[in-house]
Amino acid sequence: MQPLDAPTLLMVTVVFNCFGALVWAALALLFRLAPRAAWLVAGAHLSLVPALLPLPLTPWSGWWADAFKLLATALLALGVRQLMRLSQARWDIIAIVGLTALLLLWQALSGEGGASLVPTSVAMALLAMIIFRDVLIGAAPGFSTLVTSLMSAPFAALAGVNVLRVLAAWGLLGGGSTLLLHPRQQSPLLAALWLLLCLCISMGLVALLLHRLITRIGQLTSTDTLTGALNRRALQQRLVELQAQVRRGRPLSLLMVDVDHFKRVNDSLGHAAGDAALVHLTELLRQGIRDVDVLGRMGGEEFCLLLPDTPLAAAVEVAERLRARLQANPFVWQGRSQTLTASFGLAAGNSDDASGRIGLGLADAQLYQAKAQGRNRVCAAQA
Ligand SMILES: Nc1nc2c(ncn2[C@@H]2O[C@H](COP(=O)(O)OP(=O)(O)OP(=O)(O)O)[C@@H](O)[C@H]2O)c(=O)[nH]1
Repeated sequence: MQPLDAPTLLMVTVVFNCFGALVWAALALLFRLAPRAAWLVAGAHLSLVPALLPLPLTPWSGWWADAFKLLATALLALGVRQLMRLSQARWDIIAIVGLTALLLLWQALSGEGGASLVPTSVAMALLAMIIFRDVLIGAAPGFSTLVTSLMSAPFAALAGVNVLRVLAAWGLLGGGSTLLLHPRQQSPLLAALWLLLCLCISMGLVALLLHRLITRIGQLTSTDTLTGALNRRALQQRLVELQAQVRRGRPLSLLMVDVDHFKRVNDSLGHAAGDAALVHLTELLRQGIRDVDVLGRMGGEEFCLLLPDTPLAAAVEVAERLRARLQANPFVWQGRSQTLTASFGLAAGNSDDASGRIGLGLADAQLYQAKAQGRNRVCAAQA
């Protein structure tokens, strides 16, 4: 069988990248799926096309190819960061591309078009390492170590190849350097490696997109849209997990919170004001608890807090603090301030409760008592 030659393999890679660009553009345009990230990735696919086209080999063809490869890697780096919703700024990527572009421009103007290999390879190695790190950080919470490693490996390979190309250009690799410095159009092995790298990177990007979708769906199904707190179902799930800790001897407190006379807020100020009051309450509760505590909205104006590793006495202090905080921070609506108060029902379970059966029913009963005793107070019981 005739082995595939380099130009054929490069054309396959070109077609693959055109297809990739179309698919990501369709995701952005038609399905509005991560549109900003999708446009950047589509741009990366498209920028690679001129870099791979079998241009006639002149001293300038390498310069053009290097410039387009650099652009493609930069767009990919920006796209991955956007896809993973990493909060870092983009100055590192922009600085690398900006400095290298200036250097390439200076080379072009001074007639050294053939000497672009070292600066672009250094820049691409740096960008590939940045993407490698971003994928590791962004994918680690959602994927197993194996999948995260598989997704980030192509970027490590891209960084490695570019480092080797720099070493080869400096003559530090001896005989092995010919393959790395060979024009792609003449080396089937290099062309095949390019195709493989493009395939692996594309599969990794699809996995990242799926990860983002799954995370988003998880968020939508577990949070309350008005306040951003967990919804009832998600809170009950967390409670089941924490109850397992109680059985292992760790204390847990449940705190039910219900706004007093909330109907009056709606009736006097309107439903929109009622909604804003619930957001105000959520913010105050959130600011008054630890990161490990869990806040959920049970429905209407009723909220629940799960306080892990918190015995009864400490939980009473937390509840009293939250109650006083709500009373001291009136809710402001259209220039009018309105004091909100709430009743708190607390149930605590600890290491003595071998059954670990601390549930919402007991906290609810305490909340009922707090309402019955005149509201704006904390009632507590040990499970
Ligand atoms: N604005 C707004 N109101 C809501 C929402 N969910 C429930 N409500 C209203 O909350 C009010 C709850 O009223 P009640 O159950 O009588 O309780 P309350 O007025 O707070 O009285 P107590 O709990 O006995 O102190 C009802 O008027 C509901 O319509 C919401 O998401 N937004």
